Amino acid sequence: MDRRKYIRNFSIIAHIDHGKSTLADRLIENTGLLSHREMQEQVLDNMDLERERGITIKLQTMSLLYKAQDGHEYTLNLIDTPGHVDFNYEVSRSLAACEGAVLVVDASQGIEAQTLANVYLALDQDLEIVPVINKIDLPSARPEEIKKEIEDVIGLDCENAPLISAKDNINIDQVLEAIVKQIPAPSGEEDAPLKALVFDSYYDSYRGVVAFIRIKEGQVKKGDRIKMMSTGKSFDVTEVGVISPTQKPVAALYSGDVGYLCASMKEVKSCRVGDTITSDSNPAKEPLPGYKKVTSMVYCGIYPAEGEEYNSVRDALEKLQVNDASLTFEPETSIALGFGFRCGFLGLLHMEIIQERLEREFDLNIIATTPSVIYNVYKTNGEMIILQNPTNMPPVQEIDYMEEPIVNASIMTPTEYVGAIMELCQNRRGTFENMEYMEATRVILHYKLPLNEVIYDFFDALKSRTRGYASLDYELHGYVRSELVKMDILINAELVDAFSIIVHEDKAYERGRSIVERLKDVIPRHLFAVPLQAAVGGKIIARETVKALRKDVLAKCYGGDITRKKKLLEKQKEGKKRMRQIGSVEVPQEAFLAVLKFDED
Ligand SMILES: Nc1nc2c(ncn2[C@@H]2O[C@H](COP(=O)(O)OP(=O)(O)OP(=O)(O)O)[C@@H](O)[C@H]2O)c(=O)[nH]1
Repeated sequence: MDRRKYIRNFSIIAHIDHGKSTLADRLIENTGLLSHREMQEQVLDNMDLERERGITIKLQTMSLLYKAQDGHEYTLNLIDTPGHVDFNYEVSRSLAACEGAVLVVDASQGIEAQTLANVYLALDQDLEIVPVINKIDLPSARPEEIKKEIEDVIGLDCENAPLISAKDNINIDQVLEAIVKQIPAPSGEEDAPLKALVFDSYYDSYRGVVAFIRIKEGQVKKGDRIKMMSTGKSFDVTEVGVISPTQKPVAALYSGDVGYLCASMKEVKSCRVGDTITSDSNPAKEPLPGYKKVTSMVYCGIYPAEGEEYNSVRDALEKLQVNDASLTFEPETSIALGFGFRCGFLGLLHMEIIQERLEREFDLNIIATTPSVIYNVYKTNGEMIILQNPTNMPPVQEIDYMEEPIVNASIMTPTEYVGAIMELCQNRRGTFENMEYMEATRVILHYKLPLNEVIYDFFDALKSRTRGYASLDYELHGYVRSELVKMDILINAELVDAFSIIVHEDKAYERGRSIVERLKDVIPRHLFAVPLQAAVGGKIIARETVKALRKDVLAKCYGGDITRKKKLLEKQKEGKKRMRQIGSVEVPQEAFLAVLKFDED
């Protein structure tokens, strides 16, 4: 008997909030792996941040046992995928570990930008897609219309698509049956040289890196010597196992299986997502397709709010990096902020997560500078610089030309907002490509947009202009030549390098004005007037002044009760914590973010 006949490897894909995690929980419950109460305690109890933000950041994989209507018991390996564009590469690797994907679509919202983006990723891997319509309990649900939309737009047959409510546990058995019936069993030789795809990994302080793998060919057991195909490094396997619902060691994993592997690896860098594990003595000729080393798209400086915490920040970054191969950092110094680190991230969400973890998990007070994308600077002497930090931009006379990253953006929206979105894209230097009708009232707009116009507040601006109805997805297209300049910000006549940004020449004046206006709102009044200036190439293009403080805060307590006075001083001290002394001026952390808000609304 071929054991693989009773294995199904699948992911759940969906637009954010359409109910992917809720459905995953129901599948786990309905196959009896965990009770509802245990679910709450165990499965969902991973990362606080994840729960608060309501998005999946790290993958969760699980083997479920399901007794199907045909009387056979199946092993269903559910490989969860992260729910944000920043982590698209990880999504694609998880999908590469599967034969099929359950596509969850919200019965009231229908197809959205990320539904399509995920479907394309799944089709790239030749996966069988099983459509499921969720949230049929909602009064606004229109399952029949949504089925038709999926048929028209994606071309999937939805006649028998399960109509479910993941929340109310309705028709979940239909999803399980569809997985068994529609998704193909894995194939791949058991006797061939080992080829195992790494689709996730994390660091465990006892066992070293735990890699989540899908065996595509061959087999692996404890004691085998394995080799990572991208680096050629070898390790001895100390443990292999399955996740059901916690990690359980097994004797061996065979082609078709999904499980985990430990081999005393010290850093996740040794075992990157997408890499192929093979046997050291009998290696495969070719690695599995699709491996790439992910590169950072966004950089920012991270500085301790108090200089003496420098070492603690470095230790914390090192600890985070052990678990997150896509986080990069190197020391840098800023005239304004002292010693810190230049950190690279996959995107803005990834950046925010790391910043929050530094503050919460490591209890550090940090200042994060204005994020920047990477520019290519071609110098007149023929040299090319990859610019991560605007401060390092060479003098204008040494620059021949510069290039900036451009993304292909798809924005899905009800037709009534097309005008507002086009205006927004126009404002952000977008180039209109085309517009596709999905149905009479909804369209997809395709734009080419500079990444530095998208990463900051574009998504917020889009949501506010469309009352939350538009959705966005983008991928890097490449680099194009662009007329860019460095804009410096001077506070009290002192250039604050941490505020420097790179902007398009045509936008410099407008951005400069808007930045000094915003800074004026967030920089507190001092005993003296504080001039705020924006300058390009030494020329001042905008100016505002924070007026001098007239009254002493304590004046109104004069002669009054002492506890009130104390309270006021306490309050001031609290406020100060997040301030940074720049020259003689105190600048709050929000100031660094204020620079990013471009939208006028
Ligand atoms: N009414 C209703 N709400 C649901 C249903 N399924 C999920 N939800 C709700 O929809 C919201 C989003 O559900 P999640 O399962 O977290 O969505 P998700 O797709 O996993 O989101 P990401 O993890 O960010 O990708 C939650 O508030 C759920 O309670 C359903 O069948 N009916």
